[in-house]
Amino acid sequence: MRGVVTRARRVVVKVGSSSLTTAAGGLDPERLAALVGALCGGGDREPGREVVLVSSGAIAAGLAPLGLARRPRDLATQQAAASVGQGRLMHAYTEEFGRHGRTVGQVLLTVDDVTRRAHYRNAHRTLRKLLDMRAVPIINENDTVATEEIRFGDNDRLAALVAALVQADLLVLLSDVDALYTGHPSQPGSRKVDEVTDFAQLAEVSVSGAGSAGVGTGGMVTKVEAARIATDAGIPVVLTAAPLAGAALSGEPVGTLFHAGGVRATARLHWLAHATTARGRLHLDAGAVTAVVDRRASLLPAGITRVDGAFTAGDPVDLIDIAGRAVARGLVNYDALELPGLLGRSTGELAATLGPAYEREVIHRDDLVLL
Ligand SMILES: Nc1ncnc2c1ncn2[C@@H]1O[C@H](COP(=O)(O)OP(=O)(O)O)[C@@H](O)[C@H]1O
Ligand SMILES: N[C@@H](CCC(=O)OP(=O)(O)O)C(=O)O
Repeated sequence: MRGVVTRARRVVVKVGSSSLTTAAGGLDPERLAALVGALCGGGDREPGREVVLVSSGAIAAGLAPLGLARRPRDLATQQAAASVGQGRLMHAYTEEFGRHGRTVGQVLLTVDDVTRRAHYRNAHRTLRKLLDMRAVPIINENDTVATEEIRFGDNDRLAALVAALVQADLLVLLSDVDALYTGHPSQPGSRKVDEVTDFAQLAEVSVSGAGSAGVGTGGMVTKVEAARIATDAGIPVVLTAAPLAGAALSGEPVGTLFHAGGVRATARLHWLAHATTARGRLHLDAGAVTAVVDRRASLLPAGITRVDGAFTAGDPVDLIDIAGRAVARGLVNYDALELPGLLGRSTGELAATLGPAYEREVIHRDDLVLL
């Protein structure tokens, strides 16, 4: 038995589209029922264990009702399918969890929701409240509003970040393959990887994109990436096939176990470092780099020498040192157009000439993460 699993009080379980759909397309009610049974039986049996489900499958579930034969390539049709399918997916979960006396709550997230401080706080509070009320939060990406730019596209990384957000003790990634293999499972000679203690171990593992079912998105690449994000945040990960969910949640040695590494930044900053794309670059002088990196101070206008990019207040931007390296990422408090007029000037001087509204940091230290 795996102690890290049996001891886990709060578990995030992610299930991929390929584990919820039939070969002909559309939701597979039997597989969905089996999963819910495992979550309510094996997964939720231990008193007090909380389960958060991150479920893909909205796009796949929307294909048949819209008369689509396969997963569309363009974003707009994917979004239309997700819009139709998400309702069906939640309906199926509501019914199935209901059979086990459990109530579910839908939570649709975008990257922005967890990087912007107010949204992050709200998402965190809602999830906390649902768990306190013994409801099962069912999370998916908010596909219908996510643009190409800010889209996760796969739910593996979303699940890792949600695990960090809710401070889970364990992340379980369920797919259509029973474990990570040293090469594609169809490749002769591929061996099962039982445990990963160090990602350097994966140097000779060959991972590739989505499976043959054609409904998944990221394949093993995004699962390994998700495992890295979660283990970096101190959360162990079990990767296995959906039919083994019950066994995995009871601590049986199935699938691949990724051991947790160190505890890093807080969940929101973790998300900022791993989930966002910088919309601009602020070039710093040497003093500002020392202040931000060594003293963990807020970034003030005086230390900025150049601004690149078309960002608005609240966007993530990278901080660049004099050698051109990105040393930190943070949420900027000003629009790109405002900043050039402030560079090199002290906050006191700015407040005196422009008014007290300008006596604010360019990036607050609570919104900064070192890269
Ligand atoms: N090294 C590997 N080990 C295991 N599976 C792999 C590997 N490389 C690629 N894969 C493929 O990744 C697929 C799972 O990814 P994906 O189809 O995106 O699933 P999901 O919808 O569950 O997220 C497997 O079915 C398998 O074909
Ligand atoms: N949000 C999308 C998830 C995309 C997807 O296919 O993810 P996955 O099956 O986890 O690789 C959906 O619900 O269809």
